[in-house]
Amino acid sequence: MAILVTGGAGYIGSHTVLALLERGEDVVVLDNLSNASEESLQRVEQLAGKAAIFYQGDVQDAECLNRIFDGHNISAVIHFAGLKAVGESTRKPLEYYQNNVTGTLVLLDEMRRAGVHQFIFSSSATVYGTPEQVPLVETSRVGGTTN
Ligand SMILES: O=c1ccn([C@@H]2O[C@H](COP(=O)(O)OP(=O)(O)O[C@H]3O[C@H](CO)[C@H](O)[C@H](O)[C@H]3O)[C@@H](O)[C@H]2O)c(=O)[nH]1
Repeated sequence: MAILVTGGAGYIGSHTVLALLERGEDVVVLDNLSNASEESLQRVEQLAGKAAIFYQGDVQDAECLNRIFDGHNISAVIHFAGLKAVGESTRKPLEYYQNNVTGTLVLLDEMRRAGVHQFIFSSSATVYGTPEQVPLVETSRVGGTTN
């Protein structure tokens, strides 16, 4: 069994991949490298002594997801692949909806097709606005932020 980490070459994703490899999981990464490079996964491999299987591709690409679910015994998906710059999202709202909403829907649809039902979605700390307390907890009041 393997865990699929979308956006696994990114900041939080690569740290998650390292933690998973260190606890002995098999990991498959799907990342379009729009905000990351394969170098982060090479560093993860050096630190963990074990590599994740890497696919360069997009979560909006159903065929690519299909290949991954058909080629690996995926038990769960951790979804980090998304655009997250709040300022840019207000300038390019359609691109952000397309990327983040459509990407997530395509991923969920392919998971359903493959019979994979375990899903962790990473939102963003920016939904809490300026924190009233740190560390933030899930029950912290949500608010807006513009940058
Ligand atoms: O359509 C996309 C968009 C992005 N990515 C990849 O997804 C990763 C996102 O990682 P970033 O380093 O850009 O973002 P962070 O790890 O900082 O994570 C932040 O953005 C995430 C979504 O991208 C979550 O919202 C997370 O909680 C938030 O802290 C990158 O490797 C990027 O290349 C894709 O594969 N497909």
